Amino acid sequence: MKKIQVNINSVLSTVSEKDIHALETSTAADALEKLREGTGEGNDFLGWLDLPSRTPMHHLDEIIAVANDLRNSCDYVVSVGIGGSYLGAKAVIEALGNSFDAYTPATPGSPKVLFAGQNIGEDYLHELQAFLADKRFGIIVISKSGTTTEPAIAFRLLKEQLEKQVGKAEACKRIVAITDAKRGALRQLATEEGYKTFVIDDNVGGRFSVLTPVGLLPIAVAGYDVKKLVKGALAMQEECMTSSEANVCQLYASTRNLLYRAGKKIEILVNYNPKLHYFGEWWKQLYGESEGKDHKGIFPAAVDFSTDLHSMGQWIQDGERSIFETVISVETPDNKTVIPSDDANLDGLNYIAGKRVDEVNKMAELGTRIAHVDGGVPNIRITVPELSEEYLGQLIYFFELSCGMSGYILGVNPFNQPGVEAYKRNMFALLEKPGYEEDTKAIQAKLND
Ligand SMILES: O=P(O)(O)OC[C@H]1O[C@](O)(CO)[C@@H](O)[C@@H]1O
Repeated sequence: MKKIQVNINSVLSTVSEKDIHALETSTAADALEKLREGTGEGNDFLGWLDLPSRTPMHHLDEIIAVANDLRNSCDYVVSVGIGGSYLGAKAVIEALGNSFDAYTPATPGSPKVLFAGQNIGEDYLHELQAFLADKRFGIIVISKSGTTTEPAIAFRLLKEQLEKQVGKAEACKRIVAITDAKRGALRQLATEEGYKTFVIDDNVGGRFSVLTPVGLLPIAVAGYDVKKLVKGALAMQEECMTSSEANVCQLYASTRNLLYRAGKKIEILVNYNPKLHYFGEWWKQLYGESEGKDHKGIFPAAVDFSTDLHSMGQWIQDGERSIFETVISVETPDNKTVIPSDDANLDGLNYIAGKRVDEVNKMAELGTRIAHVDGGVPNIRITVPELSEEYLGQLIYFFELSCGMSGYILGVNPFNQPGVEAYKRNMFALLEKPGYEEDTKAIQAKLND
């Protein structure tokens, strides 16, 4: 297996190689040490750090067996969850799947994975329920806390629907819950109803949970090889646990922090393969929740190129110079398509006839890099040999470890997310949830001002 590569040549007009290496060997090395030794802030949430090496094969076999049961009994499996209980599985399934999977019918033994509980859109839920009305479906309900409102609403609706469609006993066989070992409403419900369950360990935060059953079960249900995914992550864990200037996590974490100190406050994760759109969404949560606190932190944004070059390209080229890009470049696509020659050549494209579409894509990437760097946008490049389970596993672990290091370099606790509670408190107050009476009074007074 090759390894993903990190290239920082195109940031060196903004930050020097000397400064990057100085940070790598000082604060970044300390950050890695703190993670390894568990001596940093948030050290009760480091369960993800050695997850690839401590996940036993029999655990993966159990996940695969449960996935196979769902594959055999369902044509559609709805994965219910939000944030870290949604994005990892969605990112991997989208990256590995055929772009037109959604438009082909499910076949027996090969169900489609749908998602719910990641929004409170009434139309979304209504349309999902209407779609499932005549389908053989099952549910994976995922919530670490077991109390999150969005998935709880979706699950209540889907559970009722499934029980009506197939009866309570069969519904029970088609529902799997992934939650805390003891706490939360979902744990209690799963115990009372007798659902098959998997546990999310206390020391693995939601956004770091893709390599637990949270991500692995839906990914296995979609038909992908979770052993290879974990194997890829393990390769990255083994490579990056030791501090060195060649450590790609140390390099990435140091470079992005120096760019931030140089006034580059926004990092745009760029892909040139639309299958990576949701990988960008996963990455945004990982870095946004980990670093955006104490009134600091790089703002994580993501774009799909070349699509967004025709919408955001102008801003990136010419707007405020507060951004840098991190490009995920996939070396080899899965498929080969050659641009045909055309006698009339009315579209003027014969100059690229005979080339693969990917050659044009790569020139778009190179041309964009040169233009953006010339325009004052530094560019970190992460090269991935191909979109496969192993390389996605590497990429996931690479970004997780880099994130932990980067948070410590920034000087925040990368493993909490206190800011997310503010909207919840207001929503509960507005909905007059029992226990929020004082908040309800306060918010209503604010609204009447
Ligand atoms: O898995 P849970 O507990 O439902 O949480 C879902 C998401 O909500 C958050 O807690 C934020 O509210 C995220 O950190 C988490 O990934």
